This record gives sequence, C-alpha cells and structure tokens, in this order.
Amino acid sequence: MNWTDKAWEKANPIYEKIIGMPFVKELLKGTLDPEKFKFYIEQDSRYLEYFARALSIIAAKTEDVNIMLDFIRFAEGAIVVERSLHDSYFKQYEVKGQISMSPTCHHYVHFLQSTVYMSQSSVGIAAVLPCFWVYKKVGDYILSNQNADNNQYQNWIDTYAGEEFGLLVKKAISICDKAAASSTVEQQESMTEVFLTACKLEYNFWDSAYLLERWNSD
Ligand SMILES: Cc1ncc(CO)c(N)n1
Ligand SMILES: Cc1ncsc1CCO
Repeated sequence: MNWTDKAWEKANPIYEKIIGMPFVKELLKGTLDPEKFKFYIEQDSRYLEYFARALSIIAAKTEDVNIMLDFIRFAEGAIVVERSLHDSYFKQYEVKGQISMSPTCHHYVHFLQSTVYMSQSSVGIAAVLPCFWVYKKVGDYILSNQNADNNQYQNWIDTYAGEEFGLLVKKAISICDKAAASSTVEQQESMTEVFLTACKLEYNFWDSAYLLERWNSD
C-alpha cells in the first residue's frame, strides 16, 4: 500500500465530516449565505498567497530539480487562482482594502510556513497535500451531487472539480508517494502527522467561514 493510500484511510473520517458540513452542503445547493462565502473568499485570498509561499519554499528545499519545477508551477498556479478570485468575486462583493487574517487562517498559514521551513521537504510536501487532495475530493463530490442550475458558486466548484486541477492533484500525490518510499518509518510518521493536521485545518477553515470567525478581542 502506498503512503498516500494509508494516509487517506486515516484522513477519511475527517473528509466525511467535511462533506457533511453546513458550509459544503449549502455551497452544493447554492443556498450558502453570500456573506459567508464572501468571508471565505477574502480569507482564502490571504491563504493562497501564503500557500504559494509554502510551495515556493518546498521548491527551494527539494534536491530533485524535477520536483522543484513541479512546485514552482504549483506556486504559480496558486497565485493565478488567487488573482482570478480577486478579479471575479472581489468585484462582485466589492471587497476593498487589506483583509486581516481570521484566527483559523492565521493558524493554517503559519502551520504550513513553519512546517516547510523546519522540516525536510518530504514532510513539507505531505503538509501541503491536503490543500490539493481535499479540495479535489470536495469539488468532485459537489459536482456529482448537485442538481441546482444556476448555482451562484459554480465558478468556484468548477475550479476544483475540473480536469486541469485533477492532473495537478495526481502529480502531487505521486510526488508524495515517491518521497515516502525513500523515507524512514519515523519520517513517514511525521508525514502522516502533518497530513492529518492539515486535513483538520481544512475542516476548521470552512467552519470558521460559516461562523464568520473573529478574534475574541475584536
Ligand atoms: C484553505 C484552502 N485550502 C486549499 C485550497 C486549494 O488549494 C484553498 N483554495 N484554500
Ligand atoms: C492546490 C491549489 N489550489 C489552488 S491552486 C493550487 C495549485 C495549483 O498550482
């Protein structure tokens, strides 16, 4: 069994909870409160910038030039997706000025940042894998279960359920399996730990948008 098969088996209960979340269910039906989606998109824009930074750090740290190139391209892709969110949803929702990070967004981006800086590249790769894989699974789940025409969130759904994104996800999974295959058991355990933490943070990220999370002192 590949490392990613085992890791997904452990992550599956978290994924099952994610597809049962009100945020995801209402996104699927198109009934999600636009205020909640706006909150999500604003936070996601901050997230994607730091995600791209994390991917770039992995690119810089890996010894394999082919993997370096893959991660440079992933980082570019994340910035392109961020820009397209800006161009469409930010205009639609009239978002202006700098957005400050919610506690959960802050937690997630700094978890990624410290993991990629402090750990060897295989562990960094495992930490960013849920950002690819969970979104692909959720995007596909929504696409195959939705029946509403004219979903106001279709643009978002198509980004992650699309074939283009699917190819990137396959590539990230295969890089992770190769990295795990040349790692010790202890290193593989570290990979699994950060992978599961990132899956939990994906849950929290949607949850925090649904709750319009604030800092307690605000
Ligand atoms: C929080 C979060 N995780 C993953 C993705 C997809 O990479 C995203 N856009 N936002
Ligand atoms: C995982 C992910 N999410 C948005 S872009 C991206 C990587 C594509 O390069």
